[in-house]
Amino acid sequence: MHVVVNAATSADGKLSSRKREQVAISGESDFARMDRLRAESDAIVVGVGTVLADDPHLTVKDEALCERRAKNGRPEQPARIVVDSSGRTPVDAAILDDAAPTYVCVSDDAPVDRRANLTDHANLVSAGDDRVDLLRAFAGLQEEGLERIMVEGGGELIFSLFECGLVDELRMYVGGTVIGGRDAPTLADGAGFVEDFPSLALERVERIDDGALLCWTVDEIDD
Ligand SMILES: NC(=O)C1=CN([C@@H]2O[C@H](COP(=O)(O)OP(=O)(O)OC[C@H]3O[C@@H](n4cnc5c(N)ncnc54)[C@H](O)[C@@H]3O)[C@@H](O)[C@H]2O)C=CC1
Ligand SMILES: Nc1nc(O)c(N)c(N[C@@H]2O[C@H](COP(=O)(O)O)[C@@H](O)[C@H]2O)n1
Repeated sequence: MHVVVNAATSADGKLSSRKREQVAISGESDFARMDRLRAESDAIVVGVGTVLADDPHLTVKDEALCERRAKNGRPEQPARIVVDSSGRTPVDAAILDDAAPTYVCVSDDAPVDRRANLTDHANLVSAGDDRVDLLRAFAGLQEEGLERIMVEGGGELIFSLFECGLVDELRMYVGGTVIGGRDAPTLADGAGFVEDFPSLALERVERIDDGALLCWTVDEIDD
């Protein structure tokens, strides 16, 4: 499995404003790059915080890219995955429509009625007691044939993925805007690291729209 985190931040490192509503940080060219990355992926992952804030569709928008996938014997759309410990994904969420298969990763504590409702719209993957165990959940997804994984956010999920060593690459678009706010989400939130900070190797920098794309690989952690 190969996991790429792709996200857009303001120049001050925010994913969104303190209102946690979707903010278009990327311009047209970066959204097109993001669409191409989606098209190269087997699955697109977000946390339930992003589903509740943005109601994303997580589909490839460019029909030519979908057709190319089909020509190469792949499904027209990548699968969609929500990391959602207690099954809070609304059943009318855009991510649960029939445009592509969706997996909802829940914990064993997710209430039975929410699981039952979600089962009508998605494949459920259960891993972890009261919080999704990402190592187990991703192993389960790999068994489903999902190898090339693109994670879009948000900050809580991205931090956890770094924490358990699941990230292979970080592609971070830094847009020409300042959002500010101590409560606004950043690229990696969660509890934060105080030691053993993940170390990144810068592979490429590209000017796009009014910002810069930074492509990093994640160094192996020495045991
Ligand atoms: N600019 C960008 O590229 C993007 C921005 N966003 C923004 O990010 C914000 C949402 O981010 P967050 O609130 O951080 O939510 P999130 O999308 O990271 O979801 C976090 C939630 O996932 C669930 N979860 C289950 N197991 C977990 C685990 N092991 N580790 C971490 N979370 C786990 C928990 O309920 C947790 O509250 C929104 O404002 C959205 O607009 C989201 C994606 C991309
Ligand atoms: N790459 C990127 N740049 C931005 O400026 C963004 N706001 C986001 N947000 C992500 O895109 C999702 C929306 O996807 P759909 O258009 O609904 O398919 C959103 O949920 C974030 O994950 N990304």
